[in-house]
Amino acid sequence: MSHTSPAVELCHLGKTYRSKEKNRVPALKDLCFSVAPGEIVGLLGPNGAGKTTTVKMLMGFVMPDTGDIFFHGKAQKFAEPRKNTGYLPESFKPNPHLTVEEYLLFHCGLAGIPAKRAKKDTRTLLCHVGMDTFAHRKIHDLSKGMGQRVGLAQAFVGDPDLLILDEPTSGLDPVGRSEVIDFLITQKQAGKTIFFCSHILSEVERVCDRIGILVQGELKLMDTREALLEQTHSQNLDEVFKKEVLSCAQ
Ligand SMILES: Nc1ncnc2c1ncn2[C@@H]1O[C@H](COP(=O)(O)OP(=O)(O)OP(=O)(O)O)[C@@H](O)[C@H]1O
Repeated sequence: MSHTSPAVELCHLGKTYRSKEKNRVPALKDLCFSVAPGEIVGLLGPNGAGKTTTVKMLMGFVMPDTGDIFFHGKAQKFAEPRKNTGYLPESFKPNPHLTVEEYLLFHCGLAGIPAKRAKKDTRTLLCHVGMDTFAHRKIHDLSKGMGQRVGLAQAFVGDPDLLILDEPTSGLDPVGRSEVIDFLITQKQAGKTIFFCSHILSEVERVCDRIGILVQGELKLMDTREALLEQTHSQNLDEVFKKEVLSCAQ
């Protein structure tokens, strides 16, 4: 019998930060879920729910207190480079003095892409994120939304199989958000595995195979949209989300 390991698996992850005043700040409690190869999974949660902490642990930037992370069945050590993985951080701040093209070429260089192919890949990626006409604009002259598009292009440099994106549509106007979601759909069709966090229910709903709801560091639900509606006797995702957040507030 053939068995395919999940692309990503989080097993019993827990994290409590220490504030500057040495207070304990619980961020994640016994977080377990997996993402299958070729699947898009979205994590929804209110502010402070632990979404970015989850992403940073996946990338090896924050060490969990408990639990393990596996990529394709292989345990990932903390701070070990994540191979074949594209990442968009929550606060994306590229070098402001480079042009858009220079910035992406720099990332192509880091990914070991030869110069000629790097030029071509950069142009293609900029077209995908609607930034091809801004290739020669300095990063510090971009709007927030334009910068976010460059961040997204950067995450796809080297054509990674796995994408970990922290709020990929943050700062984008509605048309821009829709374009980014369309782009993620084409990437899924090309076989990519995508895990992302968001506050925007409609986009998670549109693109994700499964949706997780994280509240106060606990994964309350994770399933297909239809199964979430059925389990919670809800009409739409907004209702599911509100019920889960409110039940934790009581
Ligand atoms: N470096 C840190 N030191 C102390 N506490 C932290 C640190 N990073 C995050 N936290 C706390 O951990 C909890 C989870 O934060 P996290 O940034 O993961 O949430 P989030 O769901 O991404 O929030 P948002 O939607 O506002 O970006 C919060 O209570 C936050 O204040």
